[in-house]
Amino acid sequence: MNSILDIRKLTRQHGTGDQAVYALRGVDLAVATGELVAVMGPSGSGKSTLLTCAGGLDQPTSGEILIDGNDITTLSRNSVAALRRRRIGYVFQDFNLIPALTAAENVALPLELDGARARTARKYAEAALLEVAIPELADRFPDDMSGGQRQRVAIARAIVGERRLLLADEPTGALDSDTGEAVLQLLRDRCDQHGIGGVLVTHDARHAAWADRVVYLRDGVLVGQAGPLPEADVLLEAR
Ligand SMILES: Nc1ncnc2c1ncn2[C@@H]1O[C@H](COP(=O)(O)OP(=O)(O)OP(=O)(O)O)[C@@H](O)[C@H]1O
Repeated sequence: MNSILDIRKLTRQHGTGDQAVYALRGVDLAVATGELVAVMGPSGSGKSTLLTCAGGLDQPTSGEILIDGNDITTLSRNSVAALRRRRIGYVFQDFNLIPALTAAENVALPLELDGARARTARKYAEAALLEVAIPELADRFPDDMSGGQRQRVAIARAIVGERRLLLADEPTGALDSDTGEAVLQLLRDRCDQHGIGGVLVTHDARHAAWADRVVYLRDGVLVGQAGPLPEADVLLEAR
């Protein structure tokens, strides 16, 4: 299997001794290119920790995290930051857009932080906004957009350039159900058509049904996994 993400025996402990809390305990998870994996589990089971570790935003206590074959737990902070800017896109429930920047400026930001020229970054940003079907909003500010439009901008920022891994933490949590489904369709299309690997954290089984595979976390342990949920067939017929 050609894995974009390969997590091995991942443990994340907070505190020590009597105070120790294990957010993750020995989790293994591989995500192939073109695959979308949903992560489900009760509140506090470690879903967000799994995503932040996979994206290099949090450091595990032990274990390996290979992104495109590079173990980020052994890389310097600068190297992890560079890999994150170039290869990993994050989508959050609350969009995390910068209000003072237009849609195109928000999307171009990771490329500019990575040293791209403003004009080149703008060109890529416009292409990404076209891919999420809102090219006409390039010069609009987040406060003048609907929630669904903001999430599309956030997805454009997550896919701009040459990103290979898309990490989405409850990306539909702030959206109504139709808008949420449209956002999931976008994530699905990215994986299908562009060979990106995706991890989707969700509480909602209907949303998990967009994934190729669902894994379940409980108390920091991966307790099971399933193929596409039965609802997927219903959704496919409805699409
Ligand atoms: N900085 C921290 N210090 C101590 N404990 C933490 C810290 N961050 C997370 N935890 C604990 O780790 C466990 C996993 O948290 P995490 O946020 O990953 O769960 P989650 O499944 O994403 O929850 P939710 O669905 O509520 O977002 C929880 O018990 C949480 O309290």
